[in-house]
Amino acid sequence: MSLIDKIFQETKSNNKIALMPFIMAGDPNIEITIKALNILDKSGSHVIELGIPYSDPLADGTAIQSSAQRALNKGFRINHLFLILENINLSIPIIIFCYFNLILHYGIGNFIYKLYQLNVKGIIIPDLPVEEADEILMLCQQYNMSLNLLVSPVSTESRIRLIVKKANGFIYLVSSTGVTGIRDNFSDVIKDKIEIIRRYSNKPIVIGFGVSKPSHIKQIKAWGADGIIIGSACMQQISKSTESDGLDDFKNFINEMLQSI
Ligand SMILES: O=P(O)(O)OC[C@@H](O)[C@@H](O)c1c[nH]c2ccccc12
Repeated sequence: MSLIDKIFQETKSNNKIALMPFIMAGDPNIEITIKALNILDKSGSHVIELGIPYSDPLADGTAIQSSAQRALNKGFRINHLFLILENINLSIPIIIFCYFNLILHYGIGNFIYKLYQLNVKGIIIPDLPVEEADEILMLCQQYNMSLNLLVSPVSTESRIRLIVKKANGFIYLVSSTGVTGIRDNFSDVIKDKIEIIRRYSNKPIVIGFGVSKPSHIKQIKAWGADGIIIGSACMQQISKSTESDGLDDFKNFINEMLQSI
């Protein structure tokens, strides 16, 4: 059983849902990213989703898009991600979030091997269609990493069956159609999608897109999900920080979310 599966098993047995914050590497700079990662590691969060800034993030809303652009404007490149990973020593696992083009440009095999060397436990590639996932899946399995595939609110039952059978990690169930970004509430269709996924797989189900407050976490937990990903709201808290403060707004936000899991 993988480290991340053990985490889901433990949170479930404690009647909790795993908190999986997303932060964008390099926004506003590498030092703040490392500080934020160490805060998350000590906070009681369960898994970190670390995003690589990309210039054409088709599935990102304004908060995540501008976060990526700030990092790129500072000259952030994929080697800076490796520098960050070389300079942290966390007790909780990191999943790398990356658009497919960046991986293709670096070289699929080289990229997965580099992440393995840096103790990364999995990847999420939002624009990787399940039909093109075989090569990456084989490499992830070779290096004991999870390839976590996405299911959308409009995925048909047959497509969900295909996706959940192929994924070797958790299933990322996107809460809403459209792009990332804070939502006021979520459609009950997500509850139906969870039930469909459960018909074909017992893999953990993680929900993201729009999560930003305790009531969201309570609702998603009641639906039976295993984890929640929070991205835009995290980056909003980090972007409020200054060089001097200890990312207090971010720390307090994470602690508030942890109270609800
Ligand atoms: O930002 P939100 O609404 O909290 O959603 C998480 C999201 O940021 C993160 O998982 C992510 C960032 N970019 C994406 C693109 C597609 C799917 C997911 C993502």
